[in-house]
Amino acid sequence: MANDQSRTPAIELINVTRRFVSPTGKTLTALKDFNMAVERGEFVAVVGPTGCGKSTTLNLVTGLAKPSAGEVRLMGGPVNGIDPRVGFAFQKDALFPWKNVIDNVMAGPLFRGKSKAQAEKSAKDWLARVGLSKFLHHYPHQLSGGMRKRVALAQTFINEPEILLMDEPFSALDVQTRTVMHEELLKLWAERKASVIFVTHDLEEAVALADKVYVLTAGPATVKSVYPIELPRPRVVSEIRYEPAFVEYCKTIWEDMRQEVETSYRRASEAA
Ligand SMILES: Nc1ncnc2c1ncn2[C@@H]1O[C@H](COP(=O)(O)OP(=O)(O)OP(=O)(O)O)[C@@H](O)[C@H]1O
Repeated sequence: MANDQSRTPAIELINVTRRFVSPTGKTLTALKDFNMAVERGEFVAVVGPTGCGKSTTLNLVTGLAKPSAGEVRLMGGPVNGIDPRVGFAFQKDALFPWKNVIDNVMAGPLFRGKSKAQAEKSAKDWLARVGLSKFLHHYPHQLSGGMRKRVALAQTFINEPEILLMDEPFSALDVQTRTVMHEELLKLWAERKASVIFVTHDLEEAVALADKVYVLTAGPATVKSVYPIELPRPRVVSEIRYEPAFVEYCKTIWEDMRQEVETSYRRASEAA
């Protein structure tokens, strides 16, 4: 029988519900009947109002959290704790402050059993790709925010993740540096074609990067709509935002999202 394992989606959330119990015993439903499928090599962005459940979705895929109901699958199999095929990039980078740049990037391969020589060669290669060959011996506190993000990208990509989970990785950066990092990310992604979930508040960022944009409802999060983004690749992020098709996608998706954002603000002000 033909093995169609490679045709199963990289990531699947099937009718997932996730509840939390507060210290006072109240139950909060963060995700409800949530369905998502990320195909192999696909770049999916997830947008939705603040607090709706975006990070909770990622936590379920990491295996750090378990669904209260439903199923999460990676590469056709159940999620079983931390998976070495999964890489992460979060708003707060995970650089070790006491290690210099090259040691930070070598840490992953060394942990995975590579020899020091292999890890060093590979780290130099990845640091060259992100333009940091001259900064191998700098410490994180000696770098700008954008440079730290580049180290963090090298640190993630060196492990060649098949699945990449990103939670607002560039939100702390200034606009110009963010655009540069978007280009950098798309370049690295195009080489390896990991399957990506990229969570963001920023609709323009989502449209510029993704193959599909998922819009979530104000909590409990369900999938409100899914928009395929058919802008050609490779994309030049600094220029794409002036293209009529890009503007049209942003307008259409914002109309859809606006309602959810307003619901979320209304609830927050009622609760205040
Ligand atoms: N460990 C937890 N215990 C209790 N409630 C939680 C826990 N984690 C998340 N929540 C609640 O679940 C809901 C969804 O949170 P989540 O962080 O997933 O939202 P988000 O969309 O990522 O938020 P933001 O856009 O602000 O980053 C929120 O109401 C949050 O307070």
